[in-house]
Amino acid sequence: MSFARTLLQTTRALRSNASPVQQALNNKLFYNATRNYAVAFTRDKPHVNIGTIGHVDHGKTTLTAAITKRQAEKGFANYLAYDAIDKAPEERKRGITISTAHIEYQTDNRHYAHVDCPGHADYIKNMITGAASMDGAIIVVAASDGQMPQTREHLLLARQVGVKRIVVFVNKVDAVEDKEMLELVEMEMRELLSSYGFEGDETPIILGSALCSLEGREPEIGEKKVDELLEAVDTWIPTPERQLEKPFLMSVEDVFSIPGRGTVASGRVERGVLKKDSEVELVGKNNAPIRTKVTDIETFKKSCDESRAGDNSGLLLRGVKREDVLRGMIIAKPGTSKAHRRFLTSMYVLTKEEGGRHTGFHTNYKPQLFIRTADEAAHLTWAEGSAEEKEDKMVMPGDNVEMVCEIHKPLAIEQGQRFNVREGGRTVATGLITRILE
Ligand SMILES: Nc1nc2c(ncn2[C@@H]2O[C@H](COP(=O)(O)OP(=O)(O)OP(=O)(O)O)[C@@H](O)[C@H]2O)c(=O)[nH]1
Ligand SMILES: [Mg+2]
Repeated sequence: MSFARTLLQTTRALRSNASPVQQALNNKLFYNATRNYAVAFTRDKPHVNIGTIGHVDHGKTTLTAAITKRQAEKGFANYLAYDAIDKAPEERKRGITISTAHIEYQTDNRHYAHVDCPGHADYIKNMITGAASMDGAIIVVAASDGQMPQTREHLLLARQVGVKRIVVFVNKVDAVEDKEMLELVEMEMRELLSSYGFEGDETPIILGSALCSLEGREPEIGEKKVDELLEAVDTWIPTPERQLEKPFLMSVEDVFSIPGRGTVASGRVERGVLKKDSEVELVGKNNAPIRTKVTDIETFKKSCDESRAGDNSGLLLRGVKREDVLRGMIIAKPGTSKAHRRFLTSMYVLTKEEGGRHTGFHTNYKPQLFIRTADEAAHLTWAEGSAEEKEDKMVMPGDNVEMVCEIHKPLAIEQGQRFNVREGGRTVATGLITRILE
């Protein structure tokens, strides 16, 4: 069995507690996938990472399924039914998306990896790492509801993780009689985008119905709108410039072992190019980096000789035990990255309306810090000798503050990097590392 296939199946088995029947179905799906869509990963088109974001139940998964269906008709994707995207049994029972699904399709111009992000507030933790690998996003907003709290929270998070441009899909227009209502939703979305620093006036907004497209009904609001959406995505979201010249760095998102072969770490390559059989270091979570060699590379379900910035790759690590590799570590060219525990940060504290805290907090605040794929216990204090320290200032929602952050275990972090601060299941602040202290 090929490395690629084993990797895929192992991931599946690990991710879901699927019944044997479901697993067989999954395997069949994969089999069909490889047979029909022989466009396995090639570098003949620019690659872009996107995803669907937005409030719970607004139709992100339905739209994702509709896109794959439409592109499959053009030979550019495998059709993934709604159920195949929302596939873990746990999710089915609850009817909400838990883990983010990675989906692949093409247009005439580009190759896309698409993450269907969960919408429910409890699962934003997953979205943070999902959104971290997005170059652009499709925000789905149901015409029947208009913008909702998670529409706003996801927009803010998208901005924070570096998404520069967004396309809006106003969904469920089939369920809305009143045309003025549609205009209102569009207008409000433009305002909201602008208020979060996106180009609200120029952003393409497509009004349609994902369900109609998926069910092959009312093409005027169905598949035609999905085509328009993809055109907008193709033109509005720029092809990112990959940092190919810089030393290799990938943040570990997932770890698993392949019996008889070893440990695989997967994630999105942030920068650089890695050739098979290169030496790398695992940095973070530990005091000393772990040196190893990458003996096989898989990108988009296909074994290949190199992995480069922007790719979602699985790296087979020689002689490393599975339990030694942790999510949140980074894999980098030896000697190019160091783990740190203390830094100075500039932070924005979210307001109640943005889903943040209702009350302020004092120095010695202990939330959870999310950076790249890592989450780590953090300790926030005023800088020693600062005016805020002297007056024991209280930080209020809506404040911009400069604080010292100490994390429980060291992580490979750099000046200029962004992170999120969360507490009790909600994002309470976003920040920027301004100086490494230790
Ligand atoms: N009328 C109508 N219903 C739709 C449309 N698109 C989706 N729906 C329905 O809306 C419900 C939610 O759709 P999903 O695609 O699961 O929404 P989601 O945003 O992925 O939801 P979460 O992942 O739980 O956040 C389902 O019952 C869909 O059938 C549409 O265009 N029109
Ligand atoms: Mg969903």
